[in-house]
Amino acid sequence: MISAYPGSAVRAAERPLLEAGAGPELMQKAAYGLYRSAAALLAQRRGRIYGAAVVVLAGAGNNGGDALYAASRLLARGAGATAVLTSEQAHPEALAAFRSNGGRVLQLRDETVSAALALCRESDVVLDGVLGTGGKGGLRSQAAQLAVLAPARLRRGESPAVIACDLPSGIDADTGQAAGPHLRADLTVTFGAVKTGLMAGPGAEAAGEIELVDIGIAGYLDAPAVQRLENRDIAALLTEPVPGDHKYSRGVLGIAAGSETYPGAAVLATGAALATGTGMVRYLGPEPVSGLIHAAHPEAVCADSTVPLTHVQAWVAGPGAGVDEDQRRRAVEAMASGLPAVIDADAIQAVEPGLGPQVILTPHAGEMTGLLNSLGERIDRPGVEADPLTWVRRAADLTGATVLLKGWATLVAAPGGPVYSQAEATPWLAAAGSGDTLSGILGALLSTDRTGTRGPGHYARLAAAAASIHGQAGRLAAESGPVEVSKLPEGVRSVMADLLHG
Ligand SMILES: NC(=O)C1=CN([C@@H]2O[C@H](COP(=O)(O)OP(=O)(O)OC[C@H]3O[C@@H](n4cnc5c(N)ncnc54)[C@H](OP(=O)(O)O)[C@@H]3O)[C@@H](O)[C@H]2O)[C@@H](O)CC1
Ligand SMILES: Nc1ncnc2c1ncn2[C@@H]1O[C@H](COP(=O)(O)OP(=O)(O)O)[C@@H](O)[C@H]1O
Ligand SMILES: [K+]
Repeated sequence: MISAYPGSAVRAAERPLLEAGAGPELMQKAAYGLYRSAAALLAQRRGRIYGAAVVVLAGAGNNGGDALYAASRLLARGAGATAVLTSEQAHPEALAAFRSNGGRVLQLRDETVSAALALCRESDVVLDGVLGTGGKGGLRSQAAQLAVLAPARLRRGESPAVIACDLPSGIDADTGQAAGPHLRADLTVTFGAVKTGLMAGPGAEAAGEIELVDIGIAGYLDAPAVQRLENRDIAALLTEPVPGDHKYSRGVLGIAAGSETYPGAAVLATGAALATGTGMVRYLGPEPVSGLIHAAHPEAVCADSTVPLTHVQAWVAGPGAGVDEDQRRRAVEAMASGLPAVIDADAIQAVEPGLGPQVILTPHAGEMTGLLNSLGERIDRPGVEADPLTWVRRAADLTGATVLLKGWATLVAAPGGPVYSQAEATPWLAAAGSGDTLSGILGALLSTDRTGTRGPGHYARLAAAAASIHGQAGRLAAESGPVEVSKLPEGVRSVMADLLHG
């Protein structure tokens, strides 16, 4: 499990150590961790550190100090380095160490922006030490210009590699919001604890890979604000069949999805549920859709029945339901059934407050915007996308349901907390029908769930596990070319095999 904390909590945890005079020691630990990651990356990309070209973007504070000290260590191993100072001040001791190891310095001004950009472009690695947890608002003046003008390659790409020191500059360490232009990294080396801002929204996209450097403050931190499940956490949530099982004891998933207009969604959700593993899928919906499901998945049991008359352990309702009135009614009945229920796509429009955490809403940002506005908030889609962490929490609190907000980093909030962030996915999953497969995966996990730990956040953990399985399946599929959503279940089966037996 990866635990993340707001920048403010990390600063509070550092305070007792700073008051005890350990500030320089903490900075050396941070700088050493950054140096090691940069050295490993350079060794991997060009075989050796000697002769590498390093650029440090250094702001006025300790974040710049970390980056300058790390670059000093690279200089000592034979790299060449230039510090681009984005402020009139720089950490004095770190700058002195950098200079004494042979580092060159360029003051960033209007007339040196293009020279700084050229240096970055020609370098092997850029260390972004403009702003860390002390940043307020977005990047200012020429540093902002640098971020805007940076070619796509500098923002993310092969060469140079961009390593963010603690967090990408311009990203809010607490929320992941970007107040304006910000830098993007291939790798973020973060100190003391992962910052919440690396787990959500623009911050999650800008961070790239995340590495944590232990600087000895873990004992001073309280409960995390956001967590990320790793595969061993997910494996512990899965239920494998045991010898005495039969199909009903394993768990039955009811799927009320698809309509004459959108039949494919039901086929995709069913296929994904079967690949995840469930005792049976009972499908409720119109005959033409049942026919397609039978053709693709003969094991599914289909009927045009109602929710109360159908005995299942969990529901999926909504994918491809369109304006089909019967499917809308089934979604409402599934929400009222008291059973775990995934409420997706068009069914989200039927949501009323007063739900329980066993109801899991799975909107994308557009559906989330509609949901929030129906609950009395005034927010547009860009607003949701800019600060998804705030809005996923708000939606969970307003509805009483668990809410899974899809995106590059998928966020899951239980009402009153906790919050999970999963970022295993690939942008190749941004394809029609991909969300339908997620609802099938989650439905299967809910239907077979026998882990018995129904404490706060249990459904959020299962939802986070489903998002991760979906993301990993997408990544696997993308290895051999563009992702064909109807083939995703093959990837799901192989991810499940790894999780269960790996
Ligand atoms: N504390 C510790 O023990 C440890 C901390 N560590 C490291 O320190 C980092 C935090 O360092 P920090 O507190 O010095 O803040 P930092 O992010 O460098 O920026 C502050 C400076 O920037 C300025 N500034 C602010 N906003 C701005 C903007 N929008 N645009 C431009 N300038 C802006 C602000 O000046 P202001 O304008 O507010 O007067 C101030 O001068 C943390 O992320 C980690 O890397 C590690 O070494 C481990 C030990
Ligand atoms: N840029 C992206 N990077 C990674 N995953 C993405 C991206 N965009 C969307 N996804 C994932 O793809 C799925 C899309 O779901 P959704 O929009 O509901 O699709 P549909 O309604 O067509 O089935 C979600 O699981 C989401 O997290
Ligand atoms: K930074």
